[in-house]
Amino acid sequence: ADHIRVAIAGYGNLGRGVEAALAQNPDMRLVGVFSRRDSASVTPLDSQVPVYPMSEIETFADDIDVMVLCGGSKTDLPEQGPYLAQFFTTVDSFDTHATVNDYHAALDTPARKAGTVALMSVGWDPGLFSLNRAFGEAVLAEGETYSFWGKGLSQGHSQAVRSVDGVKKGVQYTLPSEDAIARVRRGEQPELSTREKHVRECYVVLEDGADADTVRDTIVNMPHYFADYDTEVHFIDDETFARDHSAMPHGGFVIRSGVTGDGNKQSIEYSLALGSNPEFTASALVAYARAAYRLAQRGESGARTVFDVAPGLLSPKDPAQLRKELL
Ligand SMILES: NC(=O)C1=CN([C@@H]2O[C@H](COP(=O)(O)OP(=O)(O)OC[C@H]3O[C@@H](n4cnc5c(N)ncnc54)[C@H](OP(=O)(O)O)[C@@H]3O)[C@@H](O)[C@H]2O)C=CC1
Ligand SMILES: N[C@@H](C[C@H]1CC(C(=O)O)=NO1)C(=O)O
Repeated sequence: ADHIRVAIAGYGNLGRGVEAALAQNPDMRLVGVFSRRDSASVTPLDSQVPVYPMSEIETFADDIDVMVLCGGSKTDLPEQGPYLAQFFTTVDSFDTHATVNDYHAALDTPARKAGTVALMSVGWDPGLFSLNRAFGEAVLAEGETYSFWGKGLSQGHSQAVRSVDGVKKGVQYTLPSEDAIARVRRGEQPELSTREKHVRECYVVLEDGADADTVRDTIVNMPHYFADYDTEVHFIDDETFARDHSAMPHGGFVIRSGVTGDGNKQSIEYSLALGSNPEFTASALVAYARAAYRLAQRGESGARTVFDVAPGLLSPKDPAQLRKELL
């Protein structure tokens, strides 16, 4: 085919972002959107894009080159990832740090068996930040690595808030400690606990009849997402939510602070400033969808991460064109 045929599994913030990102990449084409909800209630940006029930997805195995999984990491991907790897080469943004190796194993078996590539944990963190942490530690062997996010809206933590019984709408903002950032930028290489680096603020609209104290306790004690942080939960009404919490900016940076030779201080900093967290993440998913397609075309199969993907595979440019950008 003269285009890479892409489909979206799960149409939320990320799914919408992938649709927009595909429109910016002429070598790729959106075949359709798959959703667990009633197709009539799912409205793509482009009304011509077909929406299919998730229950029919297997029948499209020969019509789709890459399936981009846009479900939530907490509850959707652990089930959808291994299931869909049986039928498609997939890319996802799985971001539950504590279970990353379990998920890798759960993808690898079905992908190897089916001869598909399952490229996991693509985005910015995990994803581009992961690469920059790895580069930093490989190049500056002696030093410390720091990741800071925000102030901004975490999709993963917001989706985790939305997964709590009694929550009708929810978002989570991550706030970095300015003091911690200053100490790191001064090259102090401080020891910082998870709790010393960020605080988390949630804004929730409750379902009618839900108990606020129960919802707050469930959120602040949630393993992997909130238990290791100081977290505030604010309860607001629908109109406040719509007025103040519709944008999804975010950003952050990775710093590798080290020394070389006889004590020369060295510092690497990679930073992102995101007007839309989901649209940026979706743009990374689409670039890596191109790479996953190429890996599958080469006959590779099994689970992969961004560490396994040569950067050139991401580019729509041919290798000779790309080489001109070496310097
Ligand atoms: N690696 C990274 O850097 C990043 C990773 N992420 C990950 O992406 C995941 C998805 O984020 P995001 O797209 O914001 O999550 P959403 O909550 O918007 O969507 C998750 C799923 O929920 C369903 N859904 C969407 N809207 C509705 C609705 N109105 N009512 C009921 N169900 C709905 C969709 O599935 P269906 O259509 O089948 O109903 C969708 O796939 C996050 O959990 C996070 O883990 C996000 C950003 C960065
Ligand atoms: N995976 C994150 C992307 C970044 C944002 C983040 C945080 O604010 O805790 N951690 O990683 C997301 O879902 O937005």
